Amino acid sequence: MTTVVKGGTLVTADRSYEADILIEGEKIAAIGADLKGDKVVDASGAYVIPGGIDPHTHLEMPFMGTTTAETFESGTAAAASGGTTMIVDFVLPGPDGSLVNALRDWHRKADGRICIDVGWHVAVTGWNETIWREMAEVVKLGVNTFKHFMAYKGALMVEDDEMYASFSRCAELGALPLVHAENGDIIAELQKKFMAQGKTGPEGHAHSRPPEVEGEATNRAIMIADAAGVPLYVVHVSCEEAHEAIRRARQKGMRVWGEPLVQHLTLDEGEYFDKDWDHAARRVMSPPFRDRKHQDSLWAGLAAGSLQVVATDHCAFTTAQKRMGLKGFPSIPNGTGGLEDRLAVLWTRGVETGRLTPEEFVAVTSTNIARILNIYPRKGALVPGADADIVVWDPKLKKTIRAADQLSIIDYNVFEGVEVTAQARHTISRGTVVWSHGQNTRPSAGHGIYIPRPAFPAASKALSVWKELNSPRFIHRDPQNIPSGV
Ligand SMILES: NC(=O)NCCC(=O)O
Ligand SMILES: [Zn+2]
Ligand SMILES: [Zn+2]
Repeated sequence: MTTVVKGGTLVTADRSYEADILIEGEKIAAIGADLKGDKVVDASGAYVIPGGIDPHTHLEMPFMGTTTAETFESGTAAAASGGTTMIVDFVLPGPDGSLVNALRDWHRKADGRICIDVGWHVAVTGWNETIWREMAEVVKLGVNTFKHFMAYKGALMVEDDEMYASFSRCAELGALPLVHAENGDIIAELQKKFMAQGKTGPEGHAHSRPPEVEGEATNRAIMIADAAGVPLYVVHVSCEEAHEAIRRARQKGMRVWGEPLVQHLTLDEGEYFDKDWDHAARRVMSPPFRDRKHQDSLWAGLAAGSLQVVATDHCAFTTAQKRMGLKGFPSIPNGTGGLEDRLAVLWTRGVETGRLTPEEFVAVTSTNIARILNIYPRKGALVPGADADIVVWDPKLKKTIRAADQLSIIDYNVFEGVEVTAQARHTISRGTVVWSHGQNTRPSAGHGIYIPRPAFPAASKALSVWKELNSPRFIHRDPQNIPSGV
């Protein structure tokens, strides 16, 4: 059985051109003019892009005394309808602290239920010999990224020495450390201060996490990565202070990547000052939304290449769950949604405004992260041999985002009322059309598979060779030439 995606303009990270794509089974078999197949997917008047990859989701994740309401089934169905064909979800160790058991747990939740492909990042939330040993097992199981939280004091947060140890282990294993960069100690102090002053509303969340807190932690994480001799990926970069740290590190020749979220690019901190408690609490996430100055910085970083990936950090709680924080903002579960709307909102606010070219859009939604995560060109590319993860992207398909219409099971949408000018006409995942606009069908659970990602020692090796060449020199001195002490 073959399928031809016919009559569209292919857009990849490096060029746009007219061609058909022939799919055989799960793979792209050929790209060219006038291709024939058993079945035709109409792409006339549309762009044809590599399926979106969202490298930052939290589905069915226990967090802050509850569990994210978005399931692997609903979250991946929502993703497919929005043109995303792969997510990478965060695995958190449970009470036994085992990374390997946590990985098994995530497979148990996802296997047979996912509509599109998944990969995992595993969180390192402490440090001991078991974690050191299990990191190697996790890498063998196809995970090449480890996440470190510098915030959430008393829960997930790691100290600097633990981060240094884990980053060094990543360097040995050819894995990439990721960081949530916010100074957790200072946030905890500011939370206590505002609560003591009776400032308990959701806006306290934003006030207790100013940009300086993020900028400091980003600088610190970069310094620790440099000391450990490992590249670094900074998740949810929300402000100029963090972006500046990444820019500076890259100018110095360091391999540091930054990931803004579509929410931080488009939504304003003013949301937290809404008189409606539910409205504000639904938007509580870390780092918080910022003002226009920071948004401009993030857009500029994407265009200039100092930031590389746009994700969502989809960590979705219902309104009822958000109300766990009615007595004080520190108890509002942190997280928002966006998985379903990432491509449409980014296209509308990015490409339609001229801030991004269509090629840059493909780079930041798919190709760059496929390369960073070492799954390129299986994912993130339109080339023969790649997985046929393809989106027919219709630049004339408008809609107004409404929670009432979404596939996500959350009872609201932070983009409610936003008008988007483009959407997925068809989403193809490994050769199967899993979503077609206007056909009232739901992507089928069980289609998605786990995509293992091999370690990528090249970057660490390059760094260690360079570090060795430039290492501090220690001098051997003949004991006879050393003065004896007084
Ligand atoms: N971002 C957020 O508020 N929640 C998800 C967990 C995290 O990534 O920090
Ligand atoms: Zn985070
Ligand atoms: Zn997250």
